[in-house]
Amino acid sequence: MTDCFDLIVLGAGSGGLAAAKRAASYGASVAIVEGDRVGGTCVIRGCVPKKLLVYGSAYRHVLADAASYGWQLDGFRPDASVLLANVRREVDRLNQLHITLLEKAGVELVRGWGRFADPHHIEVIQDGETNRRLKGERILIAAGGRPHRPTIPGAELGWVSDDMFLQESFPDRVVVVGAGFIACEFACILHGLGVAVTLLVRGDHLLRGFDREASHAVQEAMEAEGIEIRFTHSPAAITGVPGALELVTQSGEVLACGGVLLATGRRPFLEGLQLECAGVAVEGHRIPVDADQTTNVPHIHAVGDVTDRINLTPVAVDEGRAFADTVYGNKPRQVNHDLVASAVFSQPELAGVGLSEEAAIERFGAEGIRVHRARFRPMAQALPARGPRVLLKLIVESATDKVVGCHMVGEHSAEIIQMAAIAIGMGATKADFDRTMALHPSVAEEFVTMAG
Ligand SMILES: Cc1cc2nc3c(=O)[nH]c(=O)nc-3n(C[C@H](O)[C@H](O)[C@H](O)COP(=O)(O)OP(=O)(O)OC[C@H]3O[C@@H](n4cnc5c(N)ncnc54)[C@H](O)[C@@H]3O)c2cc1C
Ligand SMILES: NC(=O)c1ccc[n+]([C@@H]2O[C@H](COP(=O)([O-])OP(=O)(O)OC[C@H]3O[C@@H](n4cnc5c(N)ncnc54)[C@H](O)[C@@H]3O)[C@@H](O)[C@H]2O)c1
Repeated sequence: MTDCFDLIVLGAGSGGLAAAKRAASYGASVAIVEGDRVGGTCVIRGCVPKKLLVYGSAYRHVLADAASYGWQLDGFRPDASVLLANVRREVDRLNQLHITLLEKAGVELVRGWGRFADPHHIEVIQDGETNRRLKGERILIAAGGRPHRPTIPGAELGWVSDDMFLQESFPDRVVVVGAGFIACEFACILHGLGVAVTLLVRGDHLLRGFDREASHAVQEAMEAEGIEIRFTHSPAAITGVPGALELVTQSGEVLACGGVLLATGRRPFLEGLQLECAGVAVEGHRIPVDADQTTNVPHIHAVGDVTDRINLTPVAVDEGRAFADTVYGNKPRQVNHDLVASAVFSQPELAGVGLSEEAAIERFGAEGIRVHRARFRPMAQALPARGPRVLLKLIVESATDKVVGCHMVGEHSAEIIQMAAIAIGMGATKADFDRTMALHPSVAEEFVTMAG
């Protein structure tokens, strides 16, 4: 049986769902092929369940501070098993919601793993058998990425981020390997839930690519909370049995723990796509596309993590919609990959938009920029007299007075930087910030009252 569609989308994650629904809204006949659960990384094993775990673990700080605000609590302890079960229930709800939204949009959901038979045909494999053969005038690859394990003996004994959401509970001690988004977020989640955490970092700082002062502020706060961070340490092997592991470092140290999280990056998921049958070019591990999300084959497109540009959900969504607007909506547009705000949901949060101080110096020279900063203990922490100090930072290009970078470490950074991103996208100058009346008392008011 062959079914013909205007568009076949491979992958029902952030980018694929957005493209499929938008294309269908313009009248295109669309099939979306998904081998796993509808929702993809973000909804099933990424942003959403991660943020819910962050909310859950952050109660530790609120509860610890409560006494200074006059609350008498008769002790408290986390029960990760309840949190994990509740998070899974919410993920199930969202998974179903996305299936319903596809139905409402008139997109046909085809269950199974898609692979190219030739440039216009997709075979859908379920339980090892081809259960459908689809023909697409166009095909959009939105297959996302997968966690990448380092090639060390016993790596299969470690968890990757996907596994964290499947646990019934967490052990008393966990070693987290890596220094990126996932390592920092999970180190804080686990610590908040009462787990003793050692973070193993092969370099000499956390969160490469972010403003160094900001990532250092996160490091300081994590260490002050009791997370042990070991820089310039790499894993050499994992031994033992699940629940009783030993991580051996390259310098020969042995760290005994109940679990190892390998947060060592992600790679585009190209396995089984048979791209060669369609002549789709691959560059390293990714599918390169032009500004219109088109691969080297004119009717085959790709969006999201599979293209390994900026691997964030809103970027994948916008790429998917821009593709559909351009091809089916007669509204050609390209995605602006500049000035993409991002946040690390560590505790405290780090968020930023635009250039880090280091990147600004590289672009404009040290003499070409001004850096304005504020570092203080927020009012919310005055009575508890503990907790991390916030950092607010503006990077200004001296010649134009334009704010080219805005960074924050502290509670609600992501919410605050989201709004700052609008101003900076509009080309706001430091004088524009200064002209804005402060909203008092707030933390973010410091962004408009910084001297100079
Ligand atoms: C732990 C974690 C936390 C994250 N937190 C954030 C965050 O806070 N904010 C943020 O912006 N981003 C976050 N991200 C990144 C974000 O989840 C991804 O950038 C985003 O999901 C990418 O969307 P996508 O459509 O490219 O791919 P995905 O969402 O990965 O979807 C791809 C889909 O394709 C399916 N698929 C693959 N191959 C085939 C095939 N051959 N046939 C059929 N189906 C196939 C997969 O099963 C999957 O469902 C996080 C990621 C992780 C892992
Ligand atoms: N809040 C968010 O928006 C968010 C959250 C999670 C993930 N994400 C997305 O997912 C992507 C993947 O996240 P990630 O944290 O896995 O990747 P990452 O690229 O941010 O970090 C990978 C880390 O692993 C380290 N590493 C790699 N190989 C190693 C090895 N062999 N030994 C020791 N350390 C090693 C790297 O030095 C780096 O610190 C992110 O880049 C981001 O795009 C976003």
